[in-house]
Amino acid sequence: MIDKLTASVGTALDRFIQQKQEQFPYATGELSQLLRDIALASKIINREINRAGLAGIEGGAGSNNVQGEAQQKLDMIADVRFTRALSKGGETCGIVSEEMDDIIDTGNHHAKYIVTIDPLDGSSNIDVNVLVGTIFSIYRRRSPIGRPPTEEDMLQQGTEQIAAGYVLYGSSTMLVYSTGYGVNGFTYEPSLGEYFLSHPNMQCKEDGSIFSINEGGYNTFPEGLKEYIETCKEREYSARYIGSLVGDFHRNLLKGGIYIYPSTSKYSKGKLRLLYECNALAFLAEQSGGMATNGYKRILELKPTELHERTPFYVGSKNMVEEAMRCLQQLEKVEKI
Ligand SMILES: O=P(O)(O)OC[C@H]1O[C@](O)(COP(=O)(O)O)[C@@H](O)[C@@H]1O
Ligand SMILES: [Mg+2]
Ligand SMILES: [Mg+2]
Repeated sequence: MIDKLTASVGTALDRFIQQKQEQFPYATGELSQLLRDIALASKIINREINRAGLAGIEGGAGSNNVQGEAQQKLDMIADVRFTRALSKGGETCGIVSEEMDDIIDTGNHHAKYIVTIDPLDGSSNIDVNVLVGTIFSIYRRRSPIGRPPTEEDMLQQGTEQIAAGYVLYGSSTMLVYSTGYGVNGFTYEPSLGEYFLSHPNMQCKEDGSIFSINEGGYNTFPEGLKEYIETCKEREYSARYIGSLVGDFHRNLLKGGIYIYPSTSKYSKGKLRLLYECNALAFLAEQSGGMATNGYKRILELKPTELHERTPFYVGSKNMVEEAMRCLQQLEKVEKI
């Protein structure tokens, strides 16, 4: 795999991006610059998160997003920082953000790329000092160069992603991303202000013994999923749920496990958003040897119809996702007979 050839632990992110670009003689450097823009914005967010308690930027912003969810002050700050970095960087023509109802037109109508982003994931965890994240996907625009971005640009299926990743603001801050040649993780060294390669060529184990699901909605889960969860318990698997998707995904990627956010009576289509949560993580899961589905179909092949649409999400170690799907689908068949 290309990333494996040149990557060595300790390589600075900038250098790594440059090395990757040099492996593609016709690359223009625009995607590389876009990745740098995201990394830069993440450093600013990292600083804001670290001082949130002192700077008075914890707590609610007093507004709701298009999905009716209460926005935190840091949701808004992260949204502004990323939008500004991507607009000023010049490589992005349009953005879909969790925090904005409509497509954001950056004014860079000659730019090739569009970005979908959850600027701050797990934001209900900010006030209790538990890790949060940023999730992003990058696509090539579909509409002609020189025009404002359209829904056609934004509603692409996940298979069209040319890069995706997340930033995890945890006990250390990490940037994990893929351009379709494996997954690499970088740890932020705050005193140097730089990310360094710490997790080259990340691989999701085929099997695992961790299941991550908010069981509060158990009574309204699909019957087949209840059976899968009971199986996990019979096997004495570890139940781990942070409530920050990025964190739960990252742990299972490193250790082997499954994350599930199913349909419930509260969220009939699941809670997580296809465009700026599930597609990026599904891309990373597959790039690392894992799997991501909505319980029936591959996430990356779902055709989005709305900017903020939701989907049930089953992601992680391949054997676990397959078993959960079998349980889900078998019981459904029995119910229908
Ligand atoms: O509290 P619940 O229902 O378990 O939901 C937790 C999920 O919701 C999210 O917080 C949604 O993300 P946002 O904070 O970006 O809205 C995920 O990170 C997390 O996995
Ligand atoms: Mg989120
Ligand atoms: Mg969010």
